[in-house]
Amino acid sequence: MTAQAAYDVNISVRGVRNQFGRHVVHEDLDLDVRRGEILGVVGGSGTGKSVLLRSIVGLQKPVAGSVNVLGVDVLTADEDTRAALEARWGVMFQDGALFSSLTVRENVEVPMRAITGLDPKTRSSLADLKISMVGLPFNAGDKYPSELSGGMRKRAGLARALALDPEIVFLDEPTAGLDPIGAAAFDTLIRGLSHSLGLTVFLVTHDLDTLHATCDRIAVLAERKVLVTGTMQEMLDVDHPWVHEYFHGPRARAAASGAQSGTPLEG
Ligand SMILES: Nc1ncnc2c1ncn2[C@@H]1O[C@H](COP(=O)(O)OP(=O)(O)OP(=O)(O)O)[C@@H](O)[C@H]1O
Repeated sequence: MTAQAAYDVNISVRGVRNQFGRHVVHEDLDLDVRRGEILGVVGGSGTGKSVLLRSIVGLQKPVAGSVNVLGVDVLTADEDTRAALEARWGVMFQDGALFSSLTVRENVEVPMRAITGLDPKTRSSLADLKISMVGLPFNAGDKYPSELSGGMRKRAGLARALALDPEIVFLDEPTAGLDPIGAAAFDTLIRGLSHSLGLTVFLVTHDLDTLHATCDRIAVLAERKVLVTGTMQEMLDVDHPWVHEYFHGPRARAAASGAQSGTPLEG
């Protein structure tokens, strides 16, 4: 048995190639995400973290390779199979990607409308439950996204990603643009939800505090592929210029000492 086979794998990416015109973003990229883990995906700007996320959720079709999520081949599945699979994951894009003309509650109800066909009253109660799960105040459901702070919008985006009780959530830079206290609170929220709900989390981030506070493993994108995966401790021993600079630079040292003292988790 290989080391990989010792884990349940929820997402398996093999030999993926993504290309825009002559610009090759990924080449022969492999990645496994284990069931129940929080995997942090890092890499320099433009290394294709978002493109990888989009490839896994079927928004970007790779020119080669395969993507298997929860046992379904994403690239070849028929429409019904895809729709059923999409109900088993939630995606939170960078700015929350909320509909500005809908209230927070209505935004959270959107995935429920498309898939489950619940009656409006039940849908609205379920949406309120998700809104409280992400720590938003009880009256946030009636507000429009423009009336919320950036941190609250992120929480609303997370509530929408959780609308259908997914097994996997994909988060694209969830703490970008938040102040350090708001970012730390969001890290705590993700960690807590992942543990209590048994979620698998695919988390694209630049935030070293988030890696320390939330991630079980880290995948580094470089040279058009996943260069290395492992724990934070394992990253410290990787002999590659970008990886070394990222995990040993001044920001990394500050994040590591913050994690040790527990400060990033407060707030
Ligand atoms: N639809 C598209 N058409 C053309 N090029 C694209 C498209 N989407 C992404 N790219 C290119 O693919 C590369 C990877 O983009 P991506 O957004 O995945 O990077 P990233 O690692 O998430 O970067 P950042 O950390 O800056 O957010 C970039 O060079 C980008 O310009």
